[in-house]
Amino acid sequence: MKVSVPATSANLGPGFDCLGLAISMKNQVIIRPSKFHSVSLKGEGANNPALKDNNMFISIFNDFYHNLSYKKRHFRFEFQNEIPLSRGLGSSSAVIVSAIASAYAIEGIKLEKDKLLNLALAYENHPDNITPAVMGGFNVACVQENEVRYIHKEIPKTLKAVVVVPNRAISTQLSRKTLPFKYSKEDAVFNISHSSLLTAAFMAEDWEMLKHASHDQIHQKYRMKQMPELFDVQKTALKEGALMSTLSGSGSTLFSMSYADDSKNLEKMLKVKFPHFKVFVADFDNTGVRIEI
Ligand SMILES: Nc1ncnc2c1ncn2[C@@H]1O[C@H](COP(=O)(O)OP(=O)(O)OP(=O)(O)O)[C@@H](O)[C@H]1O
Ligand SMILES: N[C@@H](CCO)C(=O)O
Repeated sequence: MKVSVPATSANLGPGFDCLGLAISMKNQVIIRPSKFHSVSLKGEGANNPALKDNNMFISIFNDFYHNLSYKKRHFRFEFQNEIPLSRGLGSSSAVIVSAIASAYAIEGIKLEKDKLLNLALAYENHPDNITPAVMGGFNVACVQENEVRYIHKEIPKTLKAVVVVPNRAISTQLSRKTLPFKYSKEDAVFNISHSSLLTAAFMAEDWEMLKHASHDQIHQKYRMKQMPELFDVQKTALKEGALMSTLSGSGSTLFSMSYADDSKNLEKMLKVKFPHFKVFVADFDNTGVRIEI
């Protein structure tokens, strides 16, 4: 059985904890019944001993599998990871979603995506990565009585993601602790208005509006101060044709969006100016987690 799940970029500027989208960069796992438990890791995190010995995917998978099945079976897990860890591209969300989906699929139990999303919410209480990881596309989501309420919108192929991945990790958990405890009414209204406008721009496909809508007062400036070069990356991306350029999740990645026709030049300009960062163009993913039995 094979499960793949896309990377995700959350917040998109003002949409703190509620806006996110999926990018065609994925983690994939092949799970086969085996005489004994074994794990192989390729790609991102392959040399990280913690992922081998204390793998979060396997512990979540086992949590669900042992509740779904009385059979005591062993499996071989073959991970092929493209999503970098602690770079704000939703690696932990991808693990949570794919582990739960795998446990149901290996037992042949159908799991509706809405139910998968609400099961994942128990592991990550902000829905802006797990929702696009499950559904794909652009999503606006909130949590009401432990359920995710969301609206999903496909992103057309005429748009591309241009992603700048620094060589420094930022843990979401730690980064959330650096944010202010309280905000002014002015900041609150600023983000409500801009995230509303950004959501409407995605729904109306008014791509020129993204540049005006994607400003934030709640989290970006506090986080990007930890790595001031990110302000320069953001300024360069917007100058070189990006429709929007925002910190991806809690960082350190900077996510930009451009018309497909402009994406190669934007990638080139960013590579020239920031040769020490990984820069690439990616499609958007409109499907979310996929299971192939
Ligand atoms: N591909 C993976 N395989 C196994 N465990 C993972 C993987 N990615 C993340 N984890 C687990 O989740 C924890 C948090 O990972 P990470 O720091 O990437 O998440 P994050 O900061 O919440 O999100 P992001 O990756 O978007 O920055 C890691 O310490 C690790 O235990
Ligand atoms: N909304 C979350 C996204 C993390 O990827 C945060 O900014 O902490």
